[in-house]
Amino acid sequence: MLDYHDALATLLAGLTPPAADETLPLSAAANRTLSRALPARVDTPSFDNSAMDGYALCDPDATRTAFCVTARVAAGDNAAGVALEPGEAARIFTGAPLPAGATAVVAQEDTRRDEDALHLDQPPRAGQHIRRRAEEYAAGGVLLAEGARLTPAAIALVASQGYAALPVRPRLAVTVFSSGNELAEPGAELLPGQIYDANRYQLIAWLAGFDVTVRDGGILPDDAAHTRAALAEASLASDVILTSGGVSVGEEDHVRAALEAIGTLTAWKLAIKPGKPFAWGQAGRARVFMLPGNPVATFVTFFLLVAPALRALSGEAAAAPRALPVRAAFVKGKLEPRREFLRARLRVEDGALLADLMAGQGSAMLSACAGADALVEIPPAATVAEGDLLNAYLINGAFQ
Ligand SMILES: Nc1nc2c(c(=O)[nH]1)N[C@H]1C(S)=C(S)[C@@H](COP(=O)(O)OP(=O)(O)OC[C@H]3O[C@@H](n4cnc5c(N)ncnc54)[C@H](O)[C@@H]3O)O[C@H]1N2
Ligand code: MOO
Repeated sequence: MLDYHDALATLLAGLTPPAADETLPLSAAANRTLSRALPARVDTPSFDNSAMDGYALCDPDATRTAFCVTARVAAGDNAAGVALEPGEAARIFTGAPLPAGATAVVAQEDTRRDEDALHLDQPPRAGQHIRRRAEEYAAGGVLLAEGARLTPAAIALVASQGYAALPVRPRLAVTVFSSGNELAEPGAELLPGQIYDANRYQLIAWLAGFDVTVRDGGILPDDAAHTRAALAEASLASDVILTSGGVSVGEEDHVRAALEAIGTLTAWKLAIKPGKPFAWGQAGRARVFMLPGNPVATFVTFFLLVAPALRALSGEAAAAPRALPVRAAFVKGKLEPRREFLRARLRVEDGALLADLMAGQGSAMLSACAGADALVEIPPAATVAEGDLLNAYLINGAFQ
């Protein structure tokens, strides 16, 4: 069985985004990934300007407390014709260009004004409240690297540089199937032996956090020919196919065999708990990820493997999940040969993050999963004492 970290590295190394790219207007590019690096077009700030509403002062020796107001500059004004001599001040506003000769800006609440006379309690510090041209970054450098995801902050950054359209990776088409004769649609009446399909809706909900087109493939019955045909059909129209269930060792587990019949099975079985029977491969151009049926195993393997794979296929440079160090607020004596990802709630105490385990760690127990802040990673065959440092991966939007 593969270790999780080796499996993730192998998986990501084998994934490259589709070569095509497209150009989208800024307003449609959120959450996409840049298909090439963007250079900074202009110095930022692009001119010296005021960080405060107040007065620009000319005081080369930083000794004066009395000034004469001789000019006014607002944001959007051209200050080219304005110059200050020692002892002169200009009324100025946040973002307004600094007049020639200004050595400092003072906030208006730190001044007293009487007609054109301006008084300060103490001389200004040279350079205070001035945002200098290019102090943040200069034109010509890399603004955003290839593979950067277009978060709201990244969109603001490129907009601030005047980019109106961006080169991005194409949107992936993802088809989602559930598998199993026991599954019924939520809303329907349950027959004896049936359970509601939780995983397809879980996966569709996960995918809402990615900029992908979702195709709902429905529920596959436990039937080899049907499963093969459905996967083959989906592979014609999908970049990614996700299935859950039917990937273990029972004779009603048909999904893995179906992939072997129509494509390639690359890997099967990871030394993780939950999630052991996870498998991946390829059918035509579609990458296929087969998630275990137990709903928490589906959750954990989506988070740990499929989400990074989707990021990599979307061209994102930083695809692997990032862990935070937390202190165990629990003990664990039982040795588990597989790497475990336990559902935990986090709290802050004395400046440290502490992890409390949720009650109900079974891989079918969704309630603990839905209430958790993090997956806490327990290395293979490890015991845990209170206070031990562990890796935690934030889930469910925790701490946001
Ligand atoms: N003899 C063995 N049996 C099992 C093994 C094993 O190694 N040897 N592994 C166990 C582990 S671990 C897991 S995880 C499960 C995964 O099996 P499958 O991926 O084949 O999933 P199923 O057998 O189809 O279902 C498992 C479980 O999950 C329920 N399920 C399935 N799909 C859904 C869904 N869409 N929504 C809600 N619940 C779902 C299903 O009813 C079963 O209870 O195998 C163990 N067995
Ligand atoms: O590995 Mo399974 O996912 O524990 O139930």
